[in-house]
Amino acid sequence: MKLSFTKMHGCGNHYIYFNCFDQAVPDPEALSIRLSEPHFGIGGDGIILISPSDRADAQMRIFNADGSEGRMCGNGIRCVGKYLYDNGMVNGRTAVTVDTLSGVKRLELDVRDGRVQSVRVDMGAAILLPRDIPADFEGDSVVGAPLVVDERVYHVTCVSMGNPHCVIFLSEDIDSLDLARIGPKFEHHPLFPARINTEFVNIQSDGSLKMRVWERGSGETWACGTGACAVGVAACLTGRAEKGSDITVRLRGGDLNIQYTDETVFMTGAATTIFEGEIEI
Ligand SMILES: N[C@H](CCC[C@H](N)C(=O)O)C(=O)O
Repeated sequence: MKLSFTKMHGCGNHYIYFNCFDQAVPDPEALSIRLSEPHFGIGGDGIILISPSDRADAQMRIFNADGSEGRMCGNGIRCVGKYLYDNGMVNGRTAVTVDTLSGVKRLELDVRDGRVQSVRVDMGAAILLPRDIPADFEGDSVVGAPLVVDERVYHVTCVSMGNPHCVIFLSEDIDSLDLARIGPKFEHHPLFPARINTEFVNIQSDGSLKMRVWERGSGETWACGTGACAVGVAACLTGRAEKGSDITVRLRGGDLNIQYTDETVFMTGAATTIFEGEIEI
């Protein structure tokens, strides 16, 4: 059977998108494993299904490169918003909603020359997680509990954006980290029974947050939207950034703007269509 797909990325976090308004995708877990592989497949961090919803303009389901389903995807949802508008599926509206396993998210689409260039997403409230990580409270800022990996103690601040994140602020240059070696040790750490996405952060001299990410189910990706939100929240919780301020998170594939307020977290960034195609499965 033939399936049509669209390859898109948000800050280099690239997925293979399937419009399921007019086609059915069987066994998405297996398909994600097969198509994410760059030598025998298309290459990507996973696949994303865009389907009808009875409570939003569309439903988004995201599958990581290992076939596991994610509960939310920040870079992915911006691309879903772009796909819906650019393909005439929201009647030219620039305020759209997308249903996810972490609830319905509201998007504001920035359109230029008839195409979405960037998207602002109300990502919903951040939750300090998980309860079974004892956080040591120093004054009014939370310093995450010590977590030992390879006999080294890391101080982590764990935040949920619907999916779980472990944020680590480091003084050493994160570009020198061997993520392929330490990433899986955080992902599969016994403290995180559902596994976890891990962000390694340097505070830059201009106050921006430079990050690398080892994603649950996909390994190192060039960006993680929910991860950038978690980093912005953790920076505020640990006194490294001002709540309510515009926080710039610099990822390998581009920058995201994060605003952490009392009610919610806003994420703003680009969304890009790379190419369209058909595949025989
Ligand atoms: N690996 C994540 C899902 C993808 C999130 C990321 N690509 C983003 O942009 O938020 C998880 O299993 O929780």
